[in-house]
Order: sequence, then structure tokens, then C-alpha cells
Amino acid sequence: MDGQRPEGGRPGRGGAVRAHVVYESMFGNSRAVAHAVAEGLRAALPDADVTVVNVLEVADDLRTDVLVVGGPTHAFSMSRPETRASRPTHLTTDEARRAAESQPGADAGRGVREWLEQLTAVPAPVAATFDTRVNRPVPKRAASGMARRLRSAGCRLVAPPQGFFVHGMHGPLADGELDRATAWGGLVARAALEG
Ligand SMILES: Cc1cc2nc3c(=O)[nH]c(=O)nc-3n(C[C@H](O)[C@H](O)[C@H](O)COP(=O)(O)O)c2cc1C
Repeated sequence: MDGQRPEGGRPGRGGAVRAHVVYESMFGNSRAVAHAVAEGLRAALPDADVTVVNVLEVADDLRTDVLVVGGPTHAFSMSRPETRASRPTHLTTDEARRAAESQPGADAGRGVREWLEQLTAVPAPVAATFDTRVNRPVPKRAASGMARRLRSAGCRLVAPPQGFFVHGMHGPLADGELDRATAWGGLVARAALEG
């Protein structure tokens, strides 16, 4: 759980607002964005408990106050077992290879698609979604599918699905994207507060 104790949706300290950023990541880019978004949430909600959690570790029945879900775009959508299995073994840069090796790997289990599909109750009253993708116009994006699923699970989406850009197929993130992610986290927090 990214250095934080597992919470699995338990109440926050002293009834504090809880926010969770649930992410999937194959090469580490979405993970970095998730942490940057959490930074923005913490800045805007200083009394909140903000937890960043890999989708491989998140409770099936997570209950929280503010939920952000994010992950990579694979084949114009959220990853699937087939796309996760296609993880390249010959990465072109040491950095990308190290990032891949340091992650449990989305192909080791479920991705956000599978987690969202198994939800049986409203995980949070308010939510927002992001994806990472290459910087070119794409007809569909993973974050839109995540948003649709969360809406049908009963969440109110407080911001349009957001995309963050990577260079090439496996990153790194384009310049300025982490700052943009932190700013977006702040925007999500403020929109959640406005109710
Ligand atoms: C199998 C596969 C399919 C991909 N398909 C797309 C795509 O359709 N559109 C896109 O913009 N990027 C695509 N990408 C690039 C990913 O979006 C990129 O690897 C991801 O943003 C990196 O995030 P991560 O490090 O969190 O996995 C694909 C990558 C892989 C491995």
C-alpha cells in the first residue's frame, strides 16, 4: 500500500474525510500521477486521510468519501488481461525497464477494469478518474470507461475524466504532467467539497 497501512475503507482518524487514489500501473507512470494527485488532494483537504493504493491491494468493498481511480490507456480503453500480458520484455531504456521491474505489474492480477466490475455497492459518494496515454488524439480513453462504471455504481463524478501524457509507449511522463496532476487533485478536492 505504498508505505501506508492498509485501510480497506475503514473510517478515517477521528471521523476525518477519507480520500483514496486507486491506481493501476505497468511502467510506473500512472503510479507517479496517482501520488501527484494525492499531493493535490492533501493540499486542498489538509485534515483528510489520503491513501494511495495499487489496485492489486485495494479492498473489493472499499468505502471512502472521495475516490480517484486511474491507470494506463491500453488499446483505447482500460487494460484487459490480454493487454497486460503483452507487457514488452525488451524495453528500450533502462529507466523504463527499472520502472517495470519495480512494479508488481498489472499483469500479475486484476486491473482497474476488473476492480470496477466487481463493485457491488457505492464505493464513494464522489469520484474522479484519470488515465495516462501517449500524446496523440485518441478516439477513446480509459478514464471515460472508468467514469462510466463509477457512475453506474452510484458515484457522482465531480470532474471530467482527465488524461496525462507519456512519451512513447512506456513513458516517462511528459514535462509538467506531475504538476498538472497535483493541480487536478486540488480541483477534484474543491469540487468534492462544493457538493
Ligand atoms: C498493450 C498496450 C497498449 C497500449 N495502447 C495505447 C492506446 O491505445 N492509446 C494510448 O494513448 N496509449 C497506449 N499505450 C501506452 C500506455 O498508455 C502507456 O504505456 C501508459 O500510459 C503508461 O502508464 P503506466 O506506466 O502507468 O503503465 C499502450 C501500452 C500498452 C503496453
